[in-house]
Amino acid sequence: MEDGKKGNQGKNSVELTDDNEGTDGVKERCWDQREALPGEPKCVICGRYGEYICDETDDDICSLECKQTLLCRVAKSRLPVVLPPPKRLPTTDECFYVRDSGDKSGSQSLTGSQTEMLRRRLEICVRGDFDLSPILSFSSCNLPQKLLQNIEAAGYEIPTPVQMQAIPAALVGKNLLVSADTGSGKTASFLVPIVSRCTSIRPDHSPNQKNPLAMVLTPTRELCMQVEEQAKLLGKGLPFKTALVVGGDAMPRQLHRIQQGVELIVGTPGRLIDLLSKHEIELDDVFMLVLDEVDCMLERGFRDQVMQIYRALSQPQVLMYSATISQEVEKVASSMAKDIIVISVGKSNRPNIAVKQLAIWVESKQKKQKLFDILTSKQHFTPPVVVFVGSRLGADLLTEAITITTGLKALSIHGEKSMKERREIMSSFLVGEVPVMVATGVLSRGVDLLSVRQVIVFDMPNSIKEYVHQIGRASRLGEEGTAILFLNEENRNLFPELVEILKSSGAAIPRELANSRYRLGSVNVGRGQIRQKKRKHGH
Ligand SMILES: Nc1ncnc2c1ncn2[C@@H]1O[C@H](COP(=O)(O)OP(=O)(O)OP(=O)(O)O)[C@@H](O)[C@H]1O
Repeated sequence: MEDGKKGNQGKNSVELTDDNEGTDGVKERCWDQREALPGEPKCVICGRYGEYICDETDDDICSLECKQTLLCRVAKSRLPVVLPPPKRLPTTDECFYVRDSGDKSGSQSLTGSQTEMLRRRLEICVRGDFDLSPILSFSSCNLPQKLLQNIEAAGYEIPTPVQMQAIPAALVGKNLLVSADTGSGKTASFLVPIVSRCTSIRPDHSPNQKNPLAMVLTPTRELCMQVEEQAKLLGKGLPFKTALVVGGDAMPRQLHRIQQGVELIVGTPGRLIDLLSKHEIELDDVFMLVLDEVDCMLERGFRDQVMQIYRALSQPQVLMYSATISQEVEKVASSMAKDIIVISVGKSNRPNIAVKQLAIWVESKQKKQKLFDILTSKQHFTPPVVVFVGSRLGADLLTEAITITTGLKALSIHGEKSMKERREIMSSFLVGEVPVMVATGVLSRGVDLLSVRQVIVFDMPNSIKEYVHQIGRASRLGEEGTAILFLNEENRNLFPELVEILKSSGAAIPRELANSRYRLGSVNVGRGQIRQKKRKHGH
């Protein structure tokens, strides 16, 4: 029991335990807690009244919900200490005895309770008929030696949490639906099993065996290029060839490569359908299919094309990934593939906690000036920066205005530009020649902009999940980044969800948003209901 003598006068001295024992009357949810009055302690997570002290960290906390969030953050920040790099992995580490089991999957034999503890610490949740433990090192799952060398050359010392659980599951052929933060290493968690399984099925790359064995579908060309590049790195020196199949590039060249014989195709659905309908491509041998950014791939617009491609395959193993997966997506995914295993790491649909969000209320007419102020401020501008906008024309116009007004080099990237242009723009941005890139949604998803630590959401996208992906570009693998979001009444449809997201991330809520009559989802409800909700939340 916390004695409450921590200078937090008037604080309720209740110990917040996980099992809720002895916590009668303790606020369960953040929403149940009132705002802090001047001089009162504030919850370190949401800023409400910090009525309690977390027994494990001594921080001020408002509810069990925020305590949980706090402990998850602490666990994440301790991760490297808990799991030392595999080369130095001792037989006994802080809490796990690890040895090779020698079974077919190569999975290390953690006991049930060790597995449970590890999953809890890493916030890994697994649903479905599956009992393989997370792997603690890449070398523990029977990967080809050359692949292990390539993983090491890529600088991957230990698997990230999503890789720990998804790699062994994919290696034994399970159908997976995986959600994990943006920038958490999901790509390698499907590419490593693909390279491993393809090279074991086809140990020599013979010109007689031409048909692809695996296929990765993604929503954008940029993401396809990046995935293919990573696949090449991991498959280097192995009998593993890849082909990129995306619109905007000459078809004959892509076709020629496929006809040479490849193991993996990475593509966008549209171009693949083109090839399929012209009977230019034979997909009978594809036994692994990845839908990256699956929520986007199963939305209207892509869903029919994806299904058409899926039907052309012979019941492959299906691996589906995103940082944002809804129940609806899970339903569709489960109807597509049998006995699906659902793996989630951390909280799905939440922004990466490494990205600090700063929401600023700016009226539409003032947005440009506000952007110029940021870009010319030594304190606030941390190039290279991606500025997300809502339209192609908007991207071009804003780019021009930035260059004229601030003198900074800026380029725009969107779907109307040719593949060649998009490639050149990306490379001049990535090598640091251009400090500002103005982008539409083509860069929202999956693209790994390694050096980017700042994202400015100039036009709020249509959904919170798109926002989660956009600001995810500011952080890779837990590196700190910032996201500045311009907000005004035009975005009112998103206010209720946005308030939740900002609060749960510990970000400040602009006064205008906090006071907005739309923040409680009041667009279609009567005034009586608004008053009732407000009373319930203690305002
Ligand atoms: N085990 C690892 N060790 C070190 N770096 C890694 C490891 N796995 C992946 N990375 C690197 O982490 C970065 C982020 O990985 P990746 O692009 O796969 O994230 P993601 O989860 O797919 O993100 P998003 O949801 O935005 O697509 C990449 O630069 C990748 O090379």
